[in-house]
Amino acid sequence: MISKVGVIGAGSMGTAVAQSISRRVGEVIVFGRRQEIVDSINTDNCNKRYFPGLRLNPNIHARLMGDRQGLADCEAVIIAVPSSEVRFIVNATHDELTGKFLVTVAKGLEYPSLKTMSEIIRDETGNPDIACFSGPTFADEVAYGHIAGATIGAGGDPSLRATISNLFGEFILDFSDDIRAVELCGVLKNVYAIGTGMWDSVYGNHNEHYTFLNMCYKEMCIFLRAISRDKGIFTKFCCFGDFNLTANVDKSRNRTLGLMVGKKIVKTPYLESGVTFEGSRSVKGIIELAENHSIDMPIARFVYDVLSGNNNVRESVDGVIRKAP
Ligand SMILES: NC(=O)c1ccc[n+]([C@@H]2O[C@H](COP(=O)([O-])OP(=O)(O)OC[C@H]3O[C@@H](n4cnc5c(N)ncnc54)[C@H](O)[C@@H]3O)[C@@H](O)[C@H]2O)c1
Ligand SMILES: O=P(O)(O)OC[C@H](O)CO
Repeated sequence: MISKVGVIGAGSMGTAVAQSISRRVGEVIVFGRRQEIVDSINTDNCNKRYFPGLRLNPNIHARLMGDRQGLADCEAVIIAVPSSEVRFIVNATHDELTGKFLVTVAKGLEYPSLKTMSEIIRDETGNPDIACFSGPTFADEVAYGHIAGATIGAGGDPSLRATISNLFGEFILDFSDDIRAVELCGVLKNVYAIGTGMWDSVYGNHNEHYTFLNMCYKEMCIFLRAISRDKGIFTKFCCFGDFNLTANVDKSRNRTLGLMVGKKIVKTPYLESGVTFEGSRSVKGIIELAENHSIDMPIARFVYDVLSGNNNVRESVDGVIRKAP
């Protein structure tokens, strides 16, 4: 039984995961980079920046990222920062992370390496015990204890799977030993959430929405069929569940980005907005990854072209439905 768990990232998902697992372990230490967040968690049992109305469990404490001893004392560490930060952080905390159970909840693809988060973590730490957690899990709903399903991607080691399952025992879990495929589901669903937002910014009827949604899911499944060893991945939480949650619900940052770009409310500098739009960072990599497998992804290319400012949604949206698989 793990008694002390570290969570790197004091943002929405880091705080939500900390709240969930704190009911199952002795202590959770959240590592953040803002003193005011660390203070608010330690003084008021509350992350005032992300969940001002949520009372955090008393066994959740916070430390600044530089507290190496604090991290070294943790038996398992969950990495809950934006994918663009994962390599930097894991490289900087290499000594403290080596030899521990590590779980990534980040949904992104490194460019130009095309590596997933678990692959980056393995690069930097050499740890064999790495798992990913991915599914229809809006952080605010997780934080408030609502039911959520998720897929644990982990290699075949039964003790790793048992340890991670216990940590995330508040969730309804399914499992895959193809960790890369699980992670790529999280990358793909963000891209199609942006695309569905773009589509819905032009077409507002139900038939139009679900016609496009089906085309997105078909393109996603063609890709997964080519790369996934897990032939059951299509019905797992990381795939069907998270694809639908993110593409259909306006709470999704990725879907909202697509809507805003489609309605010309934002232009490219949105990346500097500080909001974690994971799909916009990974779309180019997923297209290249597909090309490496001789797979064409017209909808992903549509998303990339519009985000790159090459054309606008109204001009290209009809064309994409004729090219979609
Ligand atoms: N928010 C959700 O609903 C949700 C659900 C599942 C998975 N995720 C994934 O979790 C990851 C984190 O996203 P989020 O939603 O929590 O983002 P967020 O923007 O809410 O929080 C990110 C946090 O990481 C911190 N951070 C960034 N760089 C850092 C660094 N170098 N050192 C320490 N802290 C750093 C930021 O200060 C911020 O507090 C993403 O890959 C996202 O896709 C998010
Ligand atoms: O807000 P989004 O679009 O990053 O989605 C958050 C989670 O990935 C949903 O599972």
